[in-house]
Amino acid sequence: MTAASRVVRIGVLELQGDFLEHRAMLKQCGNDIQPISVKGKQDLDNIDGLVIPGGESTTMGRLLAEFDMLETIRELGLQGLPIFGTCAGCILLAKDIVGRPTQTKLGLMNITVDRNAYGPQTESFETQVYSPRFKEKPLRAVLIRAPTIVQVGSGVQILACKGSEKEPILVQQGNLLASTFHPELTEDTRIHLHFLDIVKAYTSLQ
Ligand SMILES: NC(=O)CC[C@H](N)C(=O)O
Repeated sequence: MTAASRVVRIGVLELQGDFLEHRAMLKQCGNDIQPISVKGKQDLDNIDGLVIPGGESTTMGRLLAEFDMLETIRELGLQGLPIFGTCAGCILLAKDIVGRPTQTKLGLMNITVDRNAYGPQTESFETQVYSPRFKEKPLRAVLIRAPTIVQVGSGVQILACKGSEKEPILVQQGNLLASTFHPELTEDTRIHLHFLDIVKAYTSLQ
């Protein structure tokens, strides 16, 4: 089989959170994209990338540890598996969480996040984001009890910032991508397509 005809298997972590929306978004990204339901360690075999959805990072972290998946995902991430975390997924990817040094996490990305930084669920909002990386039109950022990224370390590239505050809301560190917002809740496939470009760059699919 040639690389071009090969199906791209993107795992979607389905322990908790808005994984269905990610599946739908991935399907929109191309007929060659196959979302794979990741519910246990065995589902992590033979995937080309992994999406960690939004939801509740403490619950997801606890379940990942309980199902013995935390170390495996961490290892895969360190070995170069492309991983995309949205909101709670971004929190799980972060090295540090403000005020919660013991929260269970993957800790793969050189960023510090502040959970629920905009306030409770009722303070959730949408905003337009202008990014030089996605310049054809603004991104519609949906922020639901979102974290902020308060510190960005070496090797991390800021792809989009919110408003005049210049808060990073989309960051990449090599094979790892994290957004504090939910592109899967919009019609805009550009962020997922960017992740799929990372998948192509980091796997044998190119
Ligand atoms: N929309 C979300 O994923 C919210 C994340 C949630 N506030 C958490 O801490 O895990």
